[in-house]
Amino acid sequence: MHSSLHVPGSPTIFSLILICPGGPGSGKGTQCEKIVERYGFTHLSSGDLLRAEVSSGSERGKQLAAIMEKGELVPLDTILNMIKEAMIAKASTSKGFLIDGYPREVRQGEEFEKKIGAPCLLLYIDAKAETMLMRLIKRGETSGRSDDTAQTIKNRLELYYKATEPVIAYYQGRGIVRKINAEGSVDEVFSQVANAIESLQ
Ligand SMILES: Nc1ncnc2c1ncn2[C@@H]1O[C@H](COP(=O)(O)OP(=O)(O)O)[C@@H](O)[C@H]1O
Ligand SMILES: [Mg+2]
Repeated sequence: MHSSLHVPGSPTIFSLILICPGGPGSGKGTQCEKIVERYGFTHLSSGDLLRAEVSSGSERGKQLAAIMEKGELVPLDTILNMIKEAMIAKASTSKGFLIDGYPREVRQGEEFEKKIGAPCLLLYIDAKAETMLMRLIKRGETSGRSDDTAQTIKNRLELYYKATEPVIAYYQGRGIVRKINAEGSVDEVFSQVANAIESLQ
């Protein structure tokens, strides 16, 4: 199934938007890297886009950093516009987009569909809370990320259960959610991901 969409007012066609929801530390980013390697999709991570803005030293970056350090959500329009601009910039050469870390709440999903288009697949990377906590603490030892601290991890996990899990239910009804058990090894998880993507063909 190949959903190509024209976004009103944008000069290009977006095709095959896959969305990769999952909690902080579920392994979304790791799986996205393997998906890009095998299928060549354009990976857009909301967190990476935001961290790039923060490291640019811009005024907006400073405001975003303060929000991210608390593990709270940055303003919807900010992150949505960043994703849309990144998609437009890559649309002419992209085989399809793999959006990682967005939507993080239902209204983000609604706005994405109004302004960009409807996803064709949601890879729900599902890990237990204790697994995510363990992975985040481990990552925090080397990531140097200001939001991998104990308190912020707690905030992010709480926010995930409150705001992001309802996103899965929002799309469930359309039959496009594939739940991936993310408890196993990276390769065990990826084989489920590959099956889900290849079920699109
Ligand atoms: N879709 C989004 N909406 C609002 N804030 C976001 C979004 N995506 C990322 N952020 C902000 O950036 C931080 C890091 O995001 P990310 O790198 O995706 O974390 P992880 O990969 O650990 O889930 C989030 O804790 C949040 O503060
Ligand atoms: Mg990530």
